[in-house]
Amino acid sequence: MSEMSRRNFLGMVGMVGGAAAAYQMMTTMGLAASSTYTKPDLSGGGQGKTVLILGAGLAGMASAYEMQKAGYDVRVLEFDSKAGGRCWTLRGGDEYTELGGFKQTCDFDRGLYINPGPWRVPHHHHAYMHYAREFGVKLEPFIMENWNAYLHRKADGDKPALKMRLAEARTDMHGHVAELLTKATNQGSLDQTLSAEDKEKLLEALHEWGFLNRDGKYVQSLAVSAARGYERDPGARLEAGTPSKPVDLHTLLDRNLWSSILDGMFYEFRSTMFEPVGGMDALARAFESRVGRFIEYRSRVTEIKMDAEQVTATYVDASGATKTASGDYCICTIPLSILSQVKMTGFDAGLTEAIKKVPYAPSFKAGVQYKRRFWEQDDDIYGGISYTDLPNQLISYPSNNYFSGGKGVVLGAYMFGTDALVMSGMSPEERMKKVVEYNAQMHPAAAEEFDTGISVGWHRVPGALGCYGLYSADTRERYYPTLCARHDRLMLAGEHTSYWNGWQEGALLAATTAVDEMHKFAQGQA
Ligand SMILES: Cc1cc2nc3c(=O)[nH]c(=O)nc-3n(C[C@H](O)[C@H](O)[C@H](O)COP(=O)(O)OP(=O)(O)OC[C@H]3O[C@@H](n4cnc5c(N)ncnc54)[C@H](O)[C@@H]3O)c2cc1C
Repeated sequence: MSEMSRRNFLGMVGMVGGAAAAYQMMTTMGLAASSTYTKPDLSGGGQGKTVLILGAGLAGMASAYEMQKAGYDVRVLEFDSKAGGRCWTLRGGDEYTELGGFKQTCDFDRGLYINPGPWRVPHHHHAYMHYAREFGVKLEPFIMENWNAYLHRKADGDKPALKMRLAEARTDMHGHVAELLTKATNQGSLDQTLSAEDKEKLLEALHEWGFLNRDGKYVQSLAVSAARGYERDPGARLEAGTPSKPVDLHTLLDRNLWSSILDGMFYEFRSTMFEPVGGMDALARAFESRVGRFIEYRSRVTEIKMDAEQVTATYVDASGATKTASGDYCICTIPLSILSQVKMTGFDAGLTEAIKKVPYAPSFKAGVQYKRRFWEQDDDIYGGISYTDLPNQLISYPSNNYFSGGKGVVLGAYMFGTDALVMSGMSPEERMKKVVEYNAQMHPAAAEEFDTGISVGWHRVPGALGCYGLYSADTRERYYPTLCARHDRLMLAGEHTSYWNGWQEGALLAATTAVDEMHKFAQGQA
């Protein structure tokens, strides 16, 4: 088909079937970007065959959902008393006991919640979007970038604490870099690199991009304030606004201020991002309502054994009794952090070695209920994320219920690495005291408005023992292919067998591709 006739053809499809049909046709023809998600093809069915699924997180439930639809006889063993795994929401009345015995009760007001695990979904996560659409899970925008949120740096030696709006740091960084590049271009430093015409165009672009004055300088002015914000906003009559004072380049570099304006530029955080209305566990609940009847809760797998005929899992059930369950095939979605402690019998030594080689990232999250939404009322921040170099790293504000008079819950800390480990080592009360103390350094009102909170240190979550599989280039090369391969009657699936580690999309893609492959194997055996 020539380029012209392809376009005409798509135009016709669009007119007849609407945008969705045109998009479908474009992806079929390879003209539009699409995720690697494709619906699993289980044609031929799985009647008369049994599948044992280990773990009822998103990967386990998506596997169960697809395979039972195709006629397989499905059985799911799940350690926890709930399904969803890391896809989890805490609401008022929920209880959570972590490894080590600390028990917390969530005391949030009705309607308020925190997502201790996943909390945002990129629009290009097509497997997630597919299931959300299929199950009618309502999504709302998650405000990832709010240029009016804060950028905070703690006092450091003789350097005072610093707090500015993200828009101020972004505009100042643009301005200073544009001024320097303009100078270098005018001094002829780029003569070997750029044609005279491109030099002119670059100067023009820098002038606009960096809000420079006619002399190529980035200076305090009303024009600059139109981007970074004003000292005093414009008003009526003679009030033109008072220009704000840019932060100098030395401070931007010295205090690492530029680093906090990058997040939204990454593909994984690109607008528009979404979250399910009412809590992240909505997709887990939707899966559970479809496959819950196959799940045996509070069943902790301790051994997986494979022979020529089947795969058998030994597990300890809710009563403490040791039992076994078998399937012709097995999809194991237990995180590697836990699977490394499960006895594997009848498998290649390469697989058991690979399972032990992937560490899991430590991470800590705290949900804090404040008595009033002071970030909106005092600071004009509606959703989005403020960043700090304090250990709590950020505050994320709710993307919904703006202007509601009552209380509100923020994500008061989201920490990784050593900070997360140190924080998780404290008692829940001590942690919350620290988190509120950190929050108050950015929002002084936090100290007196604190109401209640709950925290989760992920390496202490019994069913996960970590946030997500942390691959290095070396482990990705040496062990990842083994983890992704089919081992006769068993396949591993979960975020750890995807390149979308730490995302629900990874779990769903891993499950749908594992199901596809296992089905092909089963068909070959029929
Ligand atoms: C702090 C944090 C932030 C995140 N942020 C995001 C985000 O913003 N967006 C996003 O899309 N994703 C995010 N993720 C990632 C997302 O939560 C995971 O990638 C996804 O939920 C993993 O699904 P899974 O099915 O692979 O594993 P899991 O959900 O861990 O499921 C595994 C299941 O196995 C069970 N199990 C464990 N041991 C046993 C045993 N011995 N026997 C039987 N069952 C067992 C567990 O109880 C669990 O139900 C985040 C995760 C964390 C922790």
